[in-house]
Amino acid sequence: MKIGVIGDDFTGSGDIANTLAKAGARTVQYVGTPIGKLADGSIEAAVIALKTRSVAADDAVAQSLTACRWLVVNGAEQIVFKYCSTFDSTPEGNIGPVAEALLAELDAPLALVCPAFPANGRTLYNGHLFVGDRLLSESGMENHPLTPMTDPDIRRWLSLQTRLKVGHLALQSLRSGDAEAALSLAKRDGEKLIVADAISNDDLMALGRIAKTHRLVTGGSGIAMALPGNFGIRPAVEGRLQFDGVCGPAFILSGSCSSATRTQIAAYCRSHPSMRLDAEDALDPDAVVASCLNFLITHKGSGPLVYSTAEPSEVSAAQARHGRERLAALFEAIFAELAVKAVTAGFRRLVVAGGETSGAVASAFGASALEVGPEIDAGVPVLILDGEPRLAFALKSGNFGACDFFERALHALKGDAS
Ligand SMILES: Nc1ncnc2c1ncn2[C@@H]1O[C@H](COP(=O)(O)OP(=O)(O)O)[C@@H](O)[C@H]1O
Ligand SMILES: O=C(O)[C@@H](O)C(=O)COP(=O)(O)O
Repeated sequence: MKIGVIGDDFTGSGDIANTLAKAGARTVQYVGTPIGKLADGSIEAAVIALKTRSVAADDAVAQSLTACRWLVVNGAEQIVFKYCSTFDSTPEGNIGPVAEALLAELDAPLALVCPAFPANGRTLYNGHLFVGDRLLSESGMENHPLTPMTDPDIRRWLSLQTRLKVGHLALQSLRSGDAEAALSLAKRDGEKLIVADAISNDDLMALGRIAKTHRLVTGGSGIAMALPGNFGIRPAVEGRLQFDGVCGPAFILSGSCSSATRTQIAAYCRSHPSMRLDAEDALDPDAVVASCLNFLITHKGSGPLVYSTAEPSEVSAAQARHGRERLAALFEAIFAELAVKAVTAGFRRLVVAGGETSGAVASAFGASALEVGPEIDAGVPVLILDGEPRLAFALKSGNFGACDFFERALHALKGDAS
């Protein structure tokens, strides 16, 4: 293995696994840190999907270090810490504390910090993160149920999370070819986490090449585009392998309240059976799982959707009544149990919207490894769990995907080209 990735959530891990696979790396995505040795010596990139974005910082650090040690023992020459392209975190962490621990573990002098993902509208300029033409803090992310992003200056936000000195690699330095010199100066000045501007794929490719000798790289999936090339890995000339897909009934679950998901839900509900859960439903998990399962089975064959997705004002009112963490945990547990029961009832294709929600659902199957299939929309691949039964997943990041994502995902999981 050349590249080892520690993903702080499941959709994000699929996102970077997709990037590495497109860049030609033979990639596998693990659900949590595997036990035992890497069996397949031909794997070039391993992505360990954790669910550490919203847990306590010391727990996130401990889990990330365990993942890092497994990757290093199994040959990883470079470690990537993957977080969200919207830098989802709170002032208490977890990006700073985890990056800090990984730097120490790998004895690395510094690491780049670059969430930019231009293909999905996330660009970083003068240390500020934009989503499309909006600053992060005006993009809708300021209303996220768990990690409201209220400051677009990534240098300032990261500095709240770490005692390490935070530096900045400006776009002008990168584009004028001064980046190596700027990083040497940063190292001399004791800067350890270097927020790097990037507004295009070419910028990300340049940053990736600069990171060739770095033991640790941190960022969104964009920063990984150039990394396989540093190891002499090239994309297959003939393109992706044929993907057979998985047949059988499909359903969609959404615990994402992000704006892209809200648009996708509104579009899908117009012509498909859907069932909406509200916060009061979540207080009686057994009853709600039973009624949702009944709904899914009744509409088997029509791609039924169950969602707790709600508008920001509704989410904050419900959180004020019942508690943010409590509601999140209740919904996640409900979706996880429902997914397992639906598979027992014969469903085989699963589309899940939301990173935390996807983490809860995918973990419930006790799987260890997922194969990376074709890309459905930028940053969202098909993932295959080659078990008994064989299942196909689309784990969609909250703000990814076009308006008709759900419908196209159902086709993609079957192996139909979009
Ligand atoms: N109606 C709701 N009220 C409060 N919290 C909710 C509601 N619906 C979902 N949640 C919680 O909000 C969080 C959404 O996060 P996530 O699944 O990562 O979505 P995204 O990818 O859009 O960020 C989850 O923990 C989920 O359980
Ligand atoms: O980098 C990204 O935006 C995604 O890969 C990601 O991490 C998304 O997280 P969620 O929006 O919480 O699904």
